[in-house]
Amino acid sequence: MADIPAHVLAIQSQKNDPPLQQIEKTPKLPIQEMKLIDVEELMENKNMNNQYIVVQVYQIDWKNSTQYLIVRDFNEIWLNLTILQQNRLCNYQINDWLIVKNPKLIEFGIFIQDSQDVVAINQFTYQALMNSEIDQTDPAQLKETGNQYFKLQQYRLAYEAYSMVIKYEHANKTNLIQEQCYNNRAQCLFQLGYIQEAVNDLNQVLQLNPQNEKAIQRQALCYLKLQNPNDAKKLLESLPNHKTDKDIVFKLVECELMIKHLSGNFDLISLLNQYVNQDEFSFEKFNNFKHKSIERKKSNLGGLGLFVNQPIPKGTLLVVEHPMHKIKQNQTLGMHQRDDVYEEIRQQAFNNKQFAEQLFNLYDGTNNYSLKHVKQDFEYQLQNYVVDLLRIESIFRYNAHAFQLLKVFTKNKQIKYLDQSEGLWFTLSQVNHSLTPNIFYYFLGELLIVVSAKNIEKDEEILVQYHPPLNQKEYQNNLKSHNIPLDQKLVQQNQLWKMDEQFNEIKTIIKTVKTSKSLNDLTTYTLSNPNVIQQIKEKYPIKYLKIIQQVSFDLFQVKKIKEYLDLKFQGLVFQFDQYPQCSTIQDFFMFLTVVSQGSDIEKEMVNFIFRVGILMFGEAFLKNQNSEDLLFQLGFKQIKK
Ligand SMILES: C[S@@+](CC[C@H](N)C(=O)[O-])C[C@H]1O[C@@H](n2cnc3c(N)ncnc32)[C@H](O)[C@@H]1O
Repeated sequence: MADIPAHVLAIQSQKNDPPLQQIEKTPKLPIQEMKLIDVEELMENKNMNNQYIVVQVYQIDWKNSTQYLIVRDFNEIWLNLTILQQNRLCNYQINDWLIVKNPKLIEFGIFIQDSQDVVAINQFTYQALMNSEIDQTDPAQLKETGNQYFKLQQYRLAYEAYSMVIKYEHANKTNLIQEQCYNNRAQCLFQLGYIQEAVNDLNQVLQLNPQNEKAIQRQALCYLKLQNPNDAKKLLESLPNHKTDKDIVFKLVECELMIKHLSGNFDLISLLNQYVNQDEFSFEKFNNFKHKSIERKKSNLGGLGLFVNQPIPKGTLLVVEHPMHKIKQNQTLGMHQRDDVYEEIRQQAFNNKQFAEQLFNLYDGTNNYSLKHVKQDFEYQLQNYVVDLLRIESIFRYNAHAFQLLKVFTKNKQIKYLDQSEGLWFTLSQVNHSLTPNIFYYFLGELLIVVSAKNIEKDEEILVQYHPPLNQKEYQNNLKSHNIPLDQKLVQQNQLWKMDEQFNEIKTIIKTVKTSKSLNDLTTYTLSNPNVIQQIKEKYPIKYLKIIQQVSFDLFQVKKIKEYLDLKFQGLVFQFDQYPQCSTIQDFFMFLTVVSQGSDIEKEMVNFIFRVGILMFGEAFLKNQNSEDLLFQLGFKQIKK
């Protein structure tokens, strides 16, 4: 507190709203209009309209569901600042400086009705605002100030400084450093997340100097951020060194990948992005979704199954579904201790008719029922309170899916792990098994996503793979436990079991990946090519280097994994080269999704593969190698006709 003056600062009203006010909390405070008022003056001045005071948050408290900020002013005078926002958390933190507009003095402090009247600033900003030594009529000095702020990552203040230069030069009709200041200001805007505004500033630069390469590159980055890879690509290709400069090459690759991704009709990436960028992702946000073509009918396999009544292209999102029931965290997963689970389901059935209806629609181990009977049966059971636990147990046994429960990514990259769990997903439970399925599914937390893995014909049955056939015995036992006959075509693996031996190494990798909590645990495999490591070192932050060195996905291994998975899953998800709907990144996502299915390292893997992919593709560009070949080797889709 030592260098804070013993005043309360009041700032008179501003004539114009600051341009960035809606998005950034920091208001534009015209330094020249600041007026220092001491406490006495403030206390006497009852009419505080259109004035501001500046205070610091000392403590945050709750009283009668109203949040109070205990603040102090510069004289260490305590004030209760009442924010009349019932049951609402405000964003301020201890030690934040607040600028309070229109404060109303009351006995115990300041009373604020509208939280819009409070703006938080940090101490640095405050001090900078207090610093009036800058000569505002010296553009060079202002620009230098901007540069200093930029270095300190105080983009907001840097923005202000560059703006002053621009304003000054406009007023004086000079153009000495305007081009640079627009360019630098664009960078501030970019950092502050005002991408379109940055594009506008860069347009100013390019009007002044169409050859400004820095501006061209920056604008391309903006377009990439705005998910406009075509314009980004055009700009980058206009640069004279776009075939030799590594940075530009990599950016061009990113454009290409994004163009491919955006042309796909299933947007898995943004779905994933949605959930990694949230503060705390809530799966609740998604509504259940079921493709309109899906209907339930009698299946040739026995019992009922799901069918589509129109042709469905590969990559179509078919189902997004919350579990109708899931095992609670404290409930054990052991086969013999599930009575409480079944009892809970029974209670839920008595209490919730819709749930009961769904439940009794599920296969219960007896294949000889009709939906009509089921309906009568469940109504009878509910009415007479005779829903027997054995039946529920059976329903659960034949229909439950295991999933790795709820990983929550927070903004600061923390991952909260919870346990593995099981649950019932209504739609998926109606799908029969095949070794050559036409859909695949995965979980985002407990949210089930089902996507078509092939083009599905009209009236074709939807089939899913219940168990990955990694081991013949296990696979067959699993089918047996599901009452699935082993002699039908749909479940036979033929001679492919022989491939097992050959791919032992890959199996170990997959297993390691699956059981590791983080990529840092994966120390067994290292990248063999020192040149690649060097390239990565130059190009990417330590984080990636660590990952890359510790996991085994060099070219060779990716290729082998792809080969292996193609065979083992009979091309279900991994025939990258036959995936017309999906762009290369999506193919990789699918690859990752299964290899690390539901595991906590999914996101890291995504980053990792994406980066390595770009890097290697870029390398090929530089060496004038056939990049399409390389992509194919990497497991990306082969683009050749
Ligand atoms: C989750 S249910 C699937 C829907 C079920 N067919 C129904 O009528 O509601 C699982 C049961 O379906 C039957 N099933 C699934 N796939 C099968 C297949 N390929 N051949 C024969 N029966 C199958 C088995 O009885 C299995 O236990």
